[in-house]
Amino acid sequence: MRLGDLAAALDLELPAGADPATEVRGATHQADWAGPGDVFVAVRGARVDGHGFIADAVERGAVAVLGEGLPDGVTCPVPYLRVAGARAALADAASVLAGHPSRGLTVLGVTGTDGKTTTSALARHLLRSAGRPTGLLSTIGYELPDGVLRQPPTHFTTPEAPQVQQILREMVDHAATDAVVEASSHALALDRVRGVDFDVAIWTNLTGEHLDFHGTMEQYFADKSLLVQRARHAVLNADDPWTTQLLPMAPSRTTYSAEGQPADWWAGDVVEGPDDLRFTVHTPAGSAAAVLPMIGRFNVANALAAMAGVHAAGVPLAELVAGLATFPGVPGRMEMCERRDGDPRVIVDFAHTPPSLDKALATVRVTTEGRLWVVIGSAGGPRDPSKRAPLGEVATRMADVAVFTEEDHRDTPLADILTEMERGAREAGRSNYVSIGDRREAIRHAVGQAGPQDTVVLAGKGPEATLERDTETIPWDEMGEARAALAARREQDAGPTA
Ligand SMILES: CC(=O)N[C@H]1[C@@H](OP(=O)(O)OP(=O)(O)OC[C@H]2O[C@@H](n3ccc(=O)[nH]c3=O)[C@H](O)[C@@H]2O)O[C@H](CO)[C@@H](O)[C@@H]1O[C@H](C)C(=O)N[C@@H](C)C(=O)N[C@H](CCC(=O)O)C(=O)O
Ligand SMILES: Nc1ncnc2c1ncn2[C@@H]1O[C@H](COP(=O)(O)OP(=O)(O)OP(=O)(O)O)[C@@H](O)[C@H]1O
Repeated sequence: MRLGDLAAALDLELPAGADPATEVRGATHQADWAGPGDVFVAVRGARVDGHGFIADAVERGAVAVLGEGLPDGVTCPVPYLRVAGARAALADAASVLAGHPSRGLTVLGVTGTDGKTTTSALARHLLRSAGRPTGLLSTIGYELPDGVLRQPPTHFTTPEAPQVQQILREMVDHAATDAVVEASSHALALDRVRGVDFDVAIWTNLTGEHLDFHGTMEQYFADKSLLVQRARHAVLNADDPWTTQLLPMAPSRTTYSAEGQPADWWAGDVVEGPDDLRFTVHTPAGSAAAVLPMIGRFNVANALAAMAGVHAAGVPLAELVAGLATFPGVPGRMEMCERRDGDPRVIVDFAHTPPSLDKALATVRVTTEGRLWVVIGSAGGPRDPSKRAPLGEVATRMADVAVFTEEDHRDTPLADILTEMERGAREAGRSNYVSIGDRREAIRHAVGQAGPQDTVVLAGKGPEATLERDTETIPWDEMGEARAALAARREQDAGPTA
């Protein structure tokens, strides 16, 4: 595309002397990703001002810069186009340069504090089961209609706008008709999904998280509610108190409830089995018996959300119910480790907020005959410190024994995090915990001590492939650790053989 055409599409004036015929290839916010023909968008971030990297971007081939105004003393050797908001301009330019791929797709966006990844994976599976070539952009990576999981260059739930647009472009180029996009609150606040034409917004729930970034619950809600405001149709959770405020914002809506609230889509006769969930789904289009091969009662809500969203995209109820029964699950979300006779049940789960841990342990308790154990830590570094004590409280209230351990403590002293978690437990009057800093040892301790009727939940890491310990990042495989701990337990039980 020519620079003059890009400027016109963004409603910007080219500065004097700029050549409108300059070929533009792409847009980037990150100077060291710039290549020949790119437009560099200089974002004033929370840490640094992108204007400081103009020289770097130009040296790599950037042909123009967009920004909110050149700071004193900074020069720009290529045309500088002034914009009102740099992140908005980044998203708009990225969408224009990618040819507005979302307009060629039915796009379902999923937001909420918990359940986004599971609901996104469910929606993608239901669409594909109905024969619709579907792409996915989610915390676990992205998929084209071939279903192969790919990783964008940086690990985000929702990457920055240029990556979002390029991934949607790739989906269109691979004949996708539908896309499911997980939209984090950071993405909505920082305009990463501006320029995505959402057909359906799915709302899971809202509880306190990321307040270090959003400041207040009200701001967190306001940021997340942007998805509902922007989509043509919203699927809202009648069990979530915030939905009352969302209803008037949605141009058109479907509500759902897994907890008996009045709603368009609701679940009755819920039975939690040791390996699946069974319920009757009631909808304005009729009722049907549903089986979801997952545990965790909250997955009934995720299933309803996904079904109602995919139904809004045109898939009939019978196909949804058929698709649900073949859902393969999501790695690291209520994922059960294979077990042999005499082994405790070991579950790897990603719950890392106090409310999601509360719900995860409550639901696992229903199918646990013996004691319930949980191994849990809390992240350090830039992550929200206010959840550490509540996590300690929830873990010791909901489990019979809690093992506090490391979870990506980064440059925060691990002892400080563990002390906070212990404080949360102690202040609630409980002492059913032990702290074991090394995560592998903590897992071996819980799995080794648990009886065959017990369940051990390894919470917080889910499918993450690394563990950030001080300045070190070590490879990590929580399910592999679970298997190894069970193997060590069997060996111990077998005793010396010679
Ligand atoms: C809190 C947050 O989301 N911050 C994002 C924000 O950072 P920032 O405002 O501090 O940016 P900055 O570092 O000051 O940089 C300003 C500009 O200079 C550019 N720059 C900077 C340095 C350099 O060498 N060259 C360069 O060009 C940057 O690309 C940026 O455009 O803008 C940056 C890029 O524009 C993002 O990389 C950064 O994500 C950080 C790394 C991050 O960790 N984000 C996480 C919390 C996040 O987004 N998480 C959500 C999921 C959350 C959840 O639900 O769990 C997600 O969607 O993944
Ligand atoms: N609807 C729900 N309500 C509460 N907790 C849930 C719900 N769905 C899943 N969870 C819990 O939250 C954990 C994370 O689930 P999931 O990855 O689907 O959510 P997410 O919103 O994508 O989280 P993240 O953004 O941190 O990846 C699960 O392992 C489970 O314990």
